[in-house]
Amino acid sequence: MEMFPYASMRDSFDLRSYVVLGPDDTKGRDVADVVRYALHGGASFIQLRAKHADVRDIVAMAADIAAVIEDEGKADTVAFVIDDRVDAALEARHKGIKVDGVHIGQDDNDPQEARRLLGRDAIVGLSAKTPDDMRRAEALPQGTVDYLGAGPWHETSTKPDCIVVGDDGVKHTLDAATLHALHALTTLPIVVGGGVKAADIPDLAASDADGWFVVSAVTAADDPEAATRELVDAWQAVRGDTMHDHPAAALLPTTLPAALSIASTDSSGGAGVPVDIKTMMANGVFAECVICAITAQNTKGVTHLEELSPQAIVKQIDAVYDDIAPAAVKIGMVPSIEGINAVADGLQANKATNIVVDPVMVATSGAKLINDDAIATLTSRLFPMATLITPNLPETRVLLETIGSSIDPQDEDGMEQAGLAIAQHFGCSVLVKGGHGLADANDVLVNADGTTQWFRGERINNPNTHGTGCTLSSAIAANLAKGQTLVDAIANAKRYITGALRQMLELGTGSGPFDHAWMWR
Ligand SMILES: Nc1ncnc2c1ncn2[C@@H]1O[C@H](COP(=O)(O)OP(=O)(O)O)[C@@H](O)[C@H]1O
Ligand SMILES: Cc1ncc(COP(=O)(O)O)c(N)n1
Ligand SMILES: [Mg+2]
Repeated sequence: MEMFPYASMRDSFDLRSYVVLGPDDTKGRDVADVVRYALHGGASFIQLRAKHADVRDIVAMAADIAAVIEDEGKADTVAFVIDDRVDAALEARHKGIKVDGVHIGQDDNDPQEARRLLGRDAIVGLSAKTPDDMRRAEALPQGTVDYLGAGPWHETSTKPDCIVVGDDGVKHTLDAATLHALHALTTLPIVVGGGVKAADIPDLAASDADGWFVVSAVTAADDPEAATRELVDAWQAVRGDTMHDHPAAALLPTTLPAALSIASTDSSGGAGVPVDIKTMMANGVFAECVICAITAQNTKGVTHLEELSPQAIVKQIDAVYDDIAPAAVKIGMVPSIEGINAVADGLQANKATNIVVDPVMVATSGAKLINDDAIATLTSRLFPMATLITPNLPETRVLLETIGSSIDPQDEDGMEQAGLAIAQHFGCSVLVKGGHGLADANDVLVNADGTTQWFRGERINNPNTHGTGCTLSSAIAANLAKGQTLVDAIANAKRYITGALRQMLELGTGSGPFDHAWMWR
């Protein structure tokens, strides 16, 4: 996914002199040529409206129009949107064509979907002609829509469907009194058009409109430049030089749930804290981290390990909870008794909830990641506070050994029995992961009350699985932070990791990492 290389115009668009046009309107003249004349005349906003063109032609026309706006030195002041076709706007933006957004009608795309597809930087304008339309627009999440288009001021042949239907069901055109009532229902700027001619501008400029839009008044004129200038001048004569003063929807504050990774670093970025952060970000939360140890590591192995002091761990946890308190926590590699005690103390003191413990013991590369004597502390201090623990098959065997169980988790029945023994012993839910099995990648959730649920995964023939456990547990924590149930959190985490493994990323000479940003490519 390339970054759209232009500044957003959401907080700077100028609705006053809004020209709508497409190949059906320009009497055979080139659309981009007519745009140039309109710009010379003072148009402040351009919309390409090509109801009968396919995406390829719309994108080609958009490229020509954007080039004209740029050529006229107006790329920073004149916004350019495409009517209706979010797909064409997206394709154009991906190709680096400066299309600033879309204008959608009541029967076109869902405005929230358009916003989601186009992102926070694009302009989304919406036609809203009736009181009900206004109320629906106002009920959308803040920041979904940037402006409203209302009309028609007169009946018009270029937009024959554009007749206001009032709440009484009666069709009529828009007048200043009706517009005043509509205006009272919204905080968004309103551009008004439909059959607007130069003679209408004094009335429009005296109304609650924040600007006019026209199609044929400019596109059908013999001299589009002069026609535009006449409209611009008539508006300016009443309104002067002031633009609409509505607050910019683009600059509304947003928020995100936070999730915390308490683990150790992997210098190669494929496991531990770095990959937890990538995973949490990809799963839609704000990632925070508490570092317990630093490893010098790559896909071949671990060459150095240095722990942080218990005090440094507690101080990091306190700092996190003192400010951006996470809604869920993932605990990964904590190598020593002192470190584990510090994590438990810090989380207890801060009343942490939604804790996912990945009982990391041995890396995919074979390196030992926890001291033998620390396993008892891990199970006695961290498991009881966990919502979920996520042992892989070797870790499940170690845990069974510590509780004196002889269950063998070699098949599905054994995995269920193992999960139950561990869940009942430690009083937490257990996800026994099947990544180390050979035939499939099925994991089973066993709760302390004995309920079980399988999460069946397609086994991908990918040798690069460095960091799978870290990824799965972080994705589960992220999903819990978003408010998902444990079952949904696991199911969605499984989808995420399966998609990431399926990309077949090839890095490093050992068992390498996989693609954590797969759904953005
Ligand atoms: N080759 C694979 N194809 C699909 N899913 C896999 C594969 N290997 C592991 N997984 C999944 O990745 C997650 C982590 O499991 P696992 O590899 O067993 O843990 P760990 O990394 O702790 O050893 C599980 O959901 C598991 O089913
Ligand atoms: C710092 C750190 N934490 C965890 C793991 C386990 O990851 P995996 O077993 O998936 O290789 C690791 N290798 N390094
Ligand atoms: Mg693991």
